[in-house]
Amino acid sequence: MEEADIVVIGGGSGGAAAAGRLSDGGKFSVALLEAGGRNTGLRTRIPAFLAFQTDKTNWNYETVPQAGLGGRRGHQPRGKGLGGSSAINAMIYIRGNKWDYDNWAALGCPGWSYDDVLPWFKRSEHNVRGGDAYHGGDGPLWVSEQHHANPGSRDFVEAGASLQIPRNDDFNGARQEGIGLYQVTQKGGERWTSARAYLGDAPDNPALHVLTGVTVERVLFEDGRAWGVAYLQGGESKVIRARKAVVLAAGVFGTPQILMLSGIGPGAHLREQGITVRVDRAAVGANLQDHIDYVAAFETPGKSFVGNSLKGKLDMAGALFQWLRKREGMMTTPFAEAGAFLTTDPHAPAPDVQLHFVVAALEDHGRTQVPGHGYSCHVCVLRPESHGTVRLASSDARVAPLIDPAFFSDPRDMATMMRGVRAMYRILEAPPLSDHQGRDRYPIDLRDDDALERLIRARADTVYHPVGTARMGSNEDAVCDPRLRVRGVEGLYVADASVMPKLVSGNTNAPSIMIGERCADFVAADLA
Ligand SMILES: Cc1cc2nc3c(=O)[nH]c(=O)nc-3n(C[C@H](O)[C@H](O)[C@H](O)COP(=O)(O)OP(=O)(O)OC[C@H]3O[C@@H](n4cnc5c(N)ncnc54)[C@H](O)[C@@H]3O)c2cc1C
Repeated sequence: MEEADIVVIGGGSGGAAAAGRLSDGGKFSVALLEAGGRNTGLRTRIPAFLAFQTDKTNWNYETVPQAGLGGRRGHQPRGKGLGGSSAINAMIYIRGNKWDYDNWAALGCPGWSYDDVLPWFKRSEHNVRGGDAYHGGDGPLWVSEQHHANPGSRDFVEAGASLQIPRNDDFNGARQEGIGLYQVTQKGGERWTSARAYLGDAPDNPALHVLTGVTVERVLFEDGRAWGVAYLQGGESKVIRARKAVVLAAGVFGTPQILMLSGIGPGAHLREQGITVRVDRAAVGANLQDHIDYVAAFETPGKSFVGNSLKGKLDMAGALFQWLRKREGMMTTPFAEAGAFLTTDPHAPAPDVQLHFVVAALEDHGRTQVPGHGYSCHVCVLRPESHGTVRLASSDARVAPLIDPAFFSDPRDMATMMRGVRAMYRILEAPPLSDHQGRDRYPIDLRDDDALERLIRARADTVYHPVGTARMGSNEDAVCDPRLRVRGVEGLYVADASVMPKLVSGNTNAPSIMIGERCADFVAADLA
């Protein structure tokens, strides 16, 4: 039987950070078990190839039918392979709002206020602008300026500025509110995944053993202590022994799935699946929160945005050649180049909607091609009140879980979304963006509440930030304690987005990496 001091399950944003830190210095031997591949090829490294991911790199989940979306199923992409979702995401570097972390602390997570987490964000970050009070300058996670923002993205920023929305060139600094270009997790024009940051391009070292292509089935316990992990490799069942600890980082869907398969979860549901209950914990798979999002899309007569005309295709081919030679040009685009944080409810403690301005006309998560050229803008509800669940569809780890974000089950989210769509359109209709004469693919009379609500229910979906299914907290009902130890057993930790008690007001990669960093420190301290 293979053995390691610490077994980390899942090599994504949180898992790679935890595994990298724990194997640093060789104090512990670490085995990292990842279902997907190594993700070292061009599909991962070329930023614009985020549009061309396949089942090899993406779990491509879907939700159960959503009553709030007129019975439609939502799309839930999740990264597979080293780097996890940081290997397929839009690379936008955002941490959320200071208020989010202070709120976590107030909700019973001591040690997670903004002042507590800031040092970990800084420790992880290598911002090309250098370090300062808010930023790290020499961490492993590279954060860069965009090499090649489309002029239309700057027009979006100017349109917002013309409406007195403050320009913001650092959404992670003193103030989140405002409009500007995003910084991206790239190094020298290449996508910088958490795996590249924390494990390097050749991850194996004497202290770290990386197994890819293995599906973890469950954590194994003896006398209430995690002692190993059962996994499938090429159809064969295997076991690896964890001498000191197991760190679970299989993401917001994988982590609750593995907990439930290990007997930790809602008792009645586990029994229905024929699973022996080890810890009856209702919170496992509950508290699923996600950023519900509406996308407005425009077709332009001009060809300055990304598009699939002959000119667009030739530009792409030229850009690919340029990237291969110099790591520069249009292939470095994250597509969602600019954005904004806006407060639509004057009583909100922090901006309540986020915009992502995209330099192409987007339809159905980019899965449907729009002819010609154009641009789009997302608006999402930053602190949704709707909470959903992840449940087992089967006791077989290879079967996708049932994902129910329960979008719009709380009416406050629709009210915020409607305000957000109206605020977004004010920017989209202002010059110089309006000078592009975009034709709205879904024109709407914004004064008509019913029509707007119908349109939102017909078209809204995730903007890819599900969290919360193994929430931490001080009270006994929480899945993890604030040091990320799974309650009710010994030697098992969680290090991914599932521990967030509340979804942060922004993108979730940097926060997941911060959680991975912190988990590594908690484990190391407990084992000292
Ligand atoms: C399309 C898309 C765009 C996004 N854009 C952005 C963005 O621009 N900026 C941003 O900040 N955030 C973005 N996000 C969100 C962000 O990337 C995620 O929130 C973050 O990466 C989650 O980290 P994690 O550690 O929780 O999980 P993940 O990074 O998803 O890692 C989980 C890992 O566990 C593995 N795994 C799961 N089950 C098993 C199993 N049974 N056995 C073995 N391994 C398993 C998975 O393969 C995966 O590698 C985006 C996400 C997506 C999908």
